[in-house]
Amino acid sequence: MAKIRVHALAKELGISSSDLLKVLEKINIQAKSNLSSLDEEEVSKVKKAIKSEKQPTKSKSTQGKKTSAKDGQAKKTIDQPKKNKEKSSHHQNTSKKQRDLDDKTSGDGKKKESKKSPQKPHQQNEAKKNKPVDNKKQDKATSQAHKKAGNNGKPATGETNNVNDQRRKKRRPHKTGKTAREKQKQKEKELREKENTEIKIQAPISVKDFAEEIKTPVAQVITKLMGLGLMMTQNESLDEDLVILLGDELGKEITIEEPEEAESIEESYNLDYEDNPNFLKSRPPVVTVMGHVDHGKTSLLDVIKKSRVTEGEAGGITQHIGAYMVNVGNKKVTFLDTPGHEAFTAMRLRGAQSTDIAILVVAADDGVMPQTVEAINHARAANVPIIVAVTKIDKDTANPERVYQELSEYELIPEAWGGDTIMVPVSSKTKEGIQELLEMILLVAEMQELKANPNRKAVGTVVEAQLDKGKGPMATILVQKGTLRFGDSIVSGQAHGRIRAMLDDKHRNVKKAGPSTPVVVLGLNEVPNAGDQIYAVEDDKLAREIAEKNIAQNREEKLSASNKVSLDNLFDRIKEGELKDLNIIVKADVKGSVEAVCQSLLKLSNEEVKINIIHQGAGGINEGDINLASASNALVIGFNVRPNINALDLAKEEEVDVRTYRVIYDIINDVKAAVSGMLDPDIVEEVTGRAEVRQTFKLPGRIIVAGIYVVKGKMVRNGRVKILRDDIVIHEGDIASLKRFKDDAKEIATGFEGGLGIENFNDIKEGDVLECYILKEIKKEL
Ligand SMILES: Nc1nc2c(ncn2[C@@H]2O[C@H](COP(=O)(O)OP(=O)(O)OP(=O)(O)O)[C@@H](O)[C@H]2O)c(=O)[nH]1
Repeated sequence: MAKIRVHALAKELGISSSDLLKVLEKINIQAKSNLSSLDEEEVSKVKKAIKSEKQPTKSKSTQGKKTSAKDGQAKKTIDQPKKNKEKSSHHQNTSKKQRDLDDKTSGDGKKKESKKSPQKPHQQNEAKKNKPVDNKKQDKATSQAHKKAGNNGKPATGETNNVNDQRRKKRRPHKTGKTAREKQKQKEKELREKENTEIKIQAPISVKDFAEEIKTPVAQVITKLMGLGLMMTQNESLDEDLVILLGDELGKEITIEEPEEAESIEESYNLDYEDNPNFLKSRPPVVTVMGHVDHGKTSLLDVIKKSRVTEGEAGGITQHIGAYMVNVGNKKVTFLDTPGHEAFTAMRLRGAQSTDIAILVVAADDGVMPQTVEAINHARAANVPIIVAVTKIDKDTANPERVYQELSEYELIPEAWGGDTIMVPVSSKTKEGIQELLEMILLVAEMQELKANPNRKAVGTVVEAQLDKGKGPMATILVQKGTLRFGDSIVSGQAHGRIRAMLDDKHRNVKKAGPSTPVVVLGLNEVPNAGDQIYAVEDDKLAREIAEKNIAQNREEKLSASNKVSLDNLFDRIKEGELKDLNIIVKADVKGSVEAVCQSLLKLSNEEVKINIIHQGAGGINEGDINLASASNALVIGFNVRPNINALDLAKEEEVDVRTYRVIYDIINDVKAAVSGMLDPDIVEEVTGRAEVRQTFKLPGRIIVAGIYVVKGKMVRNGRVKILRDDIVIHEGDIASLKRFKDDAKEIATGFEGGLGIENFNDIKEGDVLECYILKEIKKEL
């Protein structure tokens, strides 16, 4: 169970937060406020304490006891149908999904299942709505069930009990019955009142909207916030905790409403669904090699790749497609070729998600380094088992023991040391340990019992994608479920098409590819995004329809993120007007690099400079890119690509800055520098001096000028002043005029007198102190 806040638990227990806090104090659980969190153990202690507090009162009255027993029974009768309802609604969801697909693929008997428990849609909604069942709803349901039991001629078994309860109730002495009824009525009344006062709010919410929701003047809310030490305007936003806190302060019962999650396009088309376990078959493991720069990932992958060639397989030459399969004995292992650069972190994370086993490469002569730790975290976040390959053991400086020692700090302990992490010392140079590593992979895979249903429409991940001059968009796909076949209609994000050629990792034509197999497909109308899912669907029409929906959704998201102005976001947009935007167009050789460059660049955005990638794509820099850059005052960054001649000419003409790189670090460094140049420098006030106001003069136009005497430092014409009255700053403003006698002065030094006027301020008084200062800029480092 996750932690629960005091106020939420109080609500659950039907007591006030302050009462709960008292209970907590009594049982020595520290909780500062109703926003404090309690863990599972603490919650059960609280419940126990409350229960034991209630117990004696109940036992005093046998009548009370009876009522509660009855209530318990009534609850049971309600719980039963509810459970059934929920179960069948869930069942229906699954069966609907499966029915749709299984109708199209091999029959698996799901139709029968769905017929077994026909449910009306509203019942399904009902079950959804009632989850999780809270006391209030349960009470409501109880009274509904009572009604039902009374009117219905054929009640269900549970309901029969309910009827009996009612009969028993009727037989009881009149007085007791009345009290119980009255109690019930009172309860219902309280419930109704509670429902009326309870306000549902989705956080974050602006102060103004919050005030509207709770029907309280916004000024009152702002005052309350001030009371809490928070100076907020009506357009500023309140987070969940503040909403609850304000609710408590203002005596409003507020529940935080979770925003409803819209169904994704994948969900609405049922593109991916759980397979019936009976149809699952073993599949090869998918392995990713991770680790620090230069620790030997590429060499290890190469030596493994070559090992299969020397095994005498047909095809021979290994082409880079981003993934490949290796035979280990009579079994197969799929390797994802992950780039080792830090900037590819995003891709690696995705890689780990389509991965079953992570090989953590640690060089025996270098030990655990920052990216080693990062890789460990990624593998753990993706819940992927780690096998450590201690590389470069052929080197004189190799010290595997040190690596084991360092890894144990990250809870990776070798089996030899009593841990459970498989660690294999290897050398890509001498090939020592490589075979053992492959066998270990199979061993771990075996324990994982990796399975997939090969007899369904394929679902896979785009591992790499690029535009080939002659062949058009090419995508390397790792099939995860089902079998991808030549001629299949496919869709991935905005790209769709029909497979007109399918190649394996040795660039041989293949007709089909089952789970865990990497293949290159041709036939998509555009280059899909690396890391996106790809689906085989019924026909071209459906593939196009889904892609169009994705395009529309993307457009909508972009619009709502950038252009749409409403009263709600007006303030934000005005504020954004103060932001400096750095618009960038990113072009790179392959989609994976495009994504990596974009991710790194976006990370450079900060409060003052916003980086907008206004366009990105795989391929050379063309005239279209330059035109777009010119129109939107953008910089063009090319990674491993160059502009064509026309684009180069146009860029010169339009004065568009086009920069091309071969190393990602250089891009980041250059942009970082550009960004720091654009940063608003830190502004500090430098006090130049102080003066006393000895006299005031009225000038024509009701302007008041102060006759001053400089007591310290100097007053400077281009400075600003703080007007201090009894050491309190009553105003701050620019100096409008500074004079020595009748002449304008640049500055007036200590011990001299002069006249000083302040911009838009005439309330200057004798005895005021003027502190003069200038604003100084300090360049900020990123
Ligand atoms: N002696 C020895 N050198 C190795 C071994 N493995 C890799 N190297 C060398 O270490 C250097 C880096 O190896 P790579 O395979 O490029 O390392 P990487 O982790 O892929 O590097 P990045 O792609 O830059 O992250 C190269 O000079 C390799 O020749 C090994 O087992 N023994």
